[in-house]
Amino acid sequence: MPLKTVIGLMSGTSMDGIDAALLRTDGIARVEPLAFLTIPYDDAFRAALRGCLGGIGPVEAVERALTDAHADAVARLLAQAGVAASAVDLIGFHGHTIHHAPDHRRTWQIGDGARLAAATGIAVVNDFRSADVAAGGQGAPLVPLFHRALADGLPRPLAVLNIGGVANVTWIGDGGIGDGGIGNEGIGSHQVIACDTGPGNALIDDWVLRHGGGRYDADGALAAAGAVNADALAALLAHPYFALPTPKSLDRDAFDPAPVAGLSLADGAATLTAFTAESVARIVPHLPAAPVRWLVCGGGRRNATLMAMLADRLGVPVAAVESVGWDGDALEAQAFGYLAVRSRLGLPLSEPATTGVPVPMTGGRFHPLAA
Ligand SMILES: Nc1ncnc2c1ncn2[C@@H]1O[C@H](COP(=O)(O)OP(=O)(O)OP(=O)(O)O)[C@@H](O)[C@H]1O
Ligand SMILES: CC(=O)N[C@H]1[C@@H]2OC[C@@H](O2)[C@@H](O)[C@@H]1O[C@H](C)C(=O)O
Repeated sequence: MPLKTVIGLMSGTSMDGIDAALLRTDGIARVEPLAFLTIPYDDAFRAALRGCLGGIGPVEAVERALTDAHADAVARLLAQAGVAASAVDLIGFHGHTIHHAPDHRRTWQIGDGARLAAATGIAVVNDFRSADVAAGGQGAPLVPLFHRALADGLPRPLAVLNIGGVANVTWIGDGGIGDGGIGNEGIGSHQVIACDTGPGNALIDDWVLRHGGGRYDADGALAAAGAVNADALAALLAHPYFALPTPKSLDRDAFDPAPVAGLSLADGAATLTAFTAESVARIVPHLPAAPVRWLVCGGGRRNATLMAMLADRLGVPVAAVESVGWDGDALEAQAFGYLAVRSRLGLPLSEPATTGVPVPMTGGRFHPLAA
């Protein structure tokens, strides 16, 4: 399969900004990262985006602004890399999730694919999650097949943990794929299981922001200075989500942080950080075998307190994905470039064990360049 030059664009649930990655890939086994940047949102746009969450009320103006900000990210990425738009085959445009209710067959990522194609002069694939949800899947997480492509040759069972606003895990085992190997074209026969584990950074971010501690708990310093409140942690962990089998997925604001309401800034940060770590540990009994190693990507890998809690709870090596040469900030954006190529090839973006979709499912909506 020939390599394509693609751009992947992700606006994650942390609402921190746009991640943009340039890479070459065949959409199967080969992935060659070329460039990456993040464009942070300003506070006004972040507030506007937050106002869209839930999907009630008008979103058109925010969607236009979001799309134009992505076009700007593409221009800056190409300038940084010294690559012309005409040399890029395709953009994978995730957009921003404003509502995710797969059990009601509803997931909504804002972002206007046709507008982005017109603005950049590059064909676009967007709307990656709808087909999966329409077929009865969770529509998330979608990064697992990309993790599998990267993880060839690493010890298994391996867990790749993304700690963004929400946290999600990809478990990669040794066995063949139960669905007959579709979606596993030439990249080894590794079984993949995936799901969202629970909260990532979003509750911690919201807590710290609301109490004047900044936009996030930098390096986990606040949590390190606080004490975990056992009663509040137990109340948080009483949520029925943790008893559900995989696959399963979450909306950003699925958890109510009320149990920490009376705590100090540091104790609340410590308790919410323990909540994220403990909810990751609670996925292990749902897996066929405990991972021998955890590789962590997403902004949460920079939270030293969270990483220490994870190592303590999981009892096996836990390290940032940089330990195996991947870029933990770029991975999700790269994944949507990779998935855009898969979409054009008609290959699956998800499988029964990654999203619960009944059969391996392709997806994405193509926006060619206007003639
Ligand atoms: N130095 C740091 N210390 C602690 N936390 C950090 C640090 N840097 C980033 N973060 C956390 O990482 C978050 C951003 O993570 P990331 O960019 O992976 O999220 P996302 O892609 O928006 O989310 P998702 O994966 O849910 O879509 C920030 O909101 C913050 O909570
Ligand atoms: C509905 C939605 O946008 N989900 C995101 C979110 O952020 C992390 C986690 O929850 C994951 O399920 C997913 O993103 C990644 C990129 C995924 O689809 O793999």
